[in-house]
Amino acid sequence: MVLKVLISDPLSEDGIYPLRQAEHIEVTVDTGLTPEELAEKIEAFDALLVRSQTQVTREIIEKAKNLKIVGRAGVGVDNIDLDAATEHGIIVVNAPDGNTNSAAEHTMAMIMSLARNIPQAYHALKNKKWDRKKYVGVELKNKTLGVVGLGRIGAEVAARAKGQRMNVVAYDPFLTEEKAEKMGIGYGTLEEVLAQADFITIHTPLLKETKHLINKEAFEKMKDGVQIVNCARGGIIDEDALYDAIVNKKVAGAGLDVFEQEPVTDHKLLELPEVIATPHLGASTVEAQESVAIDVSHDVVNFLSGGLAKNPVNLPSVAKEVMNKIEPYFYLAEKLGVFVSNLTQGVMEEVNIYYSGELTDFEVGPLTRNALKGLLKRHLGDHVNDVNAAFLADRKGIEVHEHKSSSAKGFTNLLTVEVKTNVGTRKVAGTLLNGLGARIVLVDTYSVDVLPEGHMVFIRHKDQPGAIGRVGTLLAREEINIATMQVGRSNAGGDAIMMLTIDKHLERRALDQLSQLSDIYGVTPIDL
Ligand SMILES: NC(=O)C1=CN([C@@H]2O[C@H](COP(=O)(O)OP(=O)(O)OC[C@H]3O[C@@H](n4cnc5c(N)ncnc54)[C@H](O)[C@@H]3O)[C@@H](O)[C@H]2O)C=CC1
Ligand SMILES: O=C(O)C(=O)COP(=O)(O)O
Repeated sequence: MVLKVLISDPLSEDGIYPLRQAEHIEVTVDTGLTPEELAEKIEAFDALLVRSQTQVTREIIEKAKNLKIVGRAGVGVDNIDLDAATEHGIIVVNAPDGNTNSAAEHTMAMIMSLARNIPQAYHALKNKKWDRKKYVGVELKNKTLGVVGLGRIGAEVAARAKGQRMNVVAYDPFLTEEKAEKMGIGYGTLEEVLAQADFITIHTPLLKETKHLINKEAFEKMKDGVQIVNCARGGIIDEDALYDAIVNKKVAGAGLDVFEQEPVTDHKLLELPEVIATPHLGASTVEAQESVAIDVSHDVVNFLSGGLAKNPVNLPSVAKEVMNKIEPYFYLAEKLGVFVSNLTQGVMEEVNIYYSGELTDFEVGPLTRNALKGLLKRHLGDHVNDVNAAFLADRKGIEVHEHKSSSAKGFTNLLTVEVKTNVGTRKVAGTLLNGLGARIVLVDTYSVDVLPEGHMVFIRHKDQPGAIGRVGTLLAREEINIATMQVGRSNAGGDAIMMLTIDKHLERRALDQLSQLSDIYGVTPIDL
């Protein structure tokens, strides 16, 4: 089957080579689509690749019936409705490392241009004005740079600013004094950083919490004559407040690469001589564009080929070494989920997943998601996947708990999925046998040893002579071949179970007849 990828923003042609090369992938490049055109087109595509321009809104996602993955060739994903993507089981990946250097260099270019009035002086000279007095600047040496957001780009800017002999002071919710010391920079609260800095540079993502982080009150805390740079996202600085702060001479200069609304050419800030600006060029270098396009193309190819994405945004990413170890359990976790969902009746209220033995060493989130996927698929259908399983469980009001225990009842690893409904609790446990693969080893309180695959019938009955024979005879009459059979009982003459694997799905007629046999309490067909 050929999978279709739409590239709707300009990406480096060299960078998308992994996509062009993949045999089962067909690439369509169509940039500059209107939202309406994209909404009309998107249904045909399995993957969408964007930069910051395409707005991947809920409306687009709802129209994207075949979409499996959105790749963002860059860092910021504020143009993608992540909640909508997660709800629809669409994975979003980005390329977080490829443009760090370029964005940091662009920021330094802004800081230096501001300090020395280069854009203004250039503009004047081009207009035949030789004015040396008007464009006297300031040195960076010994000035304080305040970095707000010390992530990948912020840290690179800090390192470069130190090279300019600047004092650097940063604020980031994850920055500790110890870490700052190691980097040779100062650290403080946002207020402290704003108050100390001669130059301020912003490097946070645009989030609900960072929207208008730099507002009227923040400007009031700054030094008079401060200069400010935003190469992160429009909207982190309140543009009206910045305008007022410049007009009132609080802020001496601003270097803006990003705006609340993009693209923009008519803007009151662009009218001010103190403002220098670029049209969102932070990541626009040959190197960064090639790098982000390669990274995101690899992730899309891998994901569409059934592999794992390296940089998922709406799924926690798991280190490769850990992933190699837990991947064999994915199958088991999903099958246990499917199995127990068939056993349960009533409304699911709580799911407990117990990880025992060597599983306790792992980051088990991906296994939980696979178990939930298996569990929810029965009622919610095949659109349940790793991306939306936890979200869907939450939306259905199901509490999910993970437990770890060192005792694995004699197995080296044991995974137990227990489901509580309003009518009762059912559980099933499985293990991965070294070299032999997955096995179901416990159903409720009964020990079994069954491969989790194919068609099964789980029968609860009274432990009485003839019960097994009656089941065998009936299935033979219905021409249903029994491949394996396991029996278990609580005590002689008490409750017992049969677990059969059969060669085909148990049809309704045979199910009804089995249920009516004497001493049979319940018959559950399970297709794994
Ligand atoms: N102009 C351009 O072309 C480019 C812009 N960007 C923008 O730069 C942003 C940062 O990129 P990276 O450094 O790669 O991301 P990152 O995730 O490595 O760093 C972001 C940092 O901001 C911090 N942060 C979050 N909330 C904060 C708050 N309220 N106050 C202070 N710090 C806060 C985080 O803890 C994190 O350390 C991206 O989200 C993107 O929007 C990125 C690349 C190019
Ligand atoms: O990576 C980012 O967050 C950027 O802002 C770069 O945006 P762009 O890909 O150049 O539209």
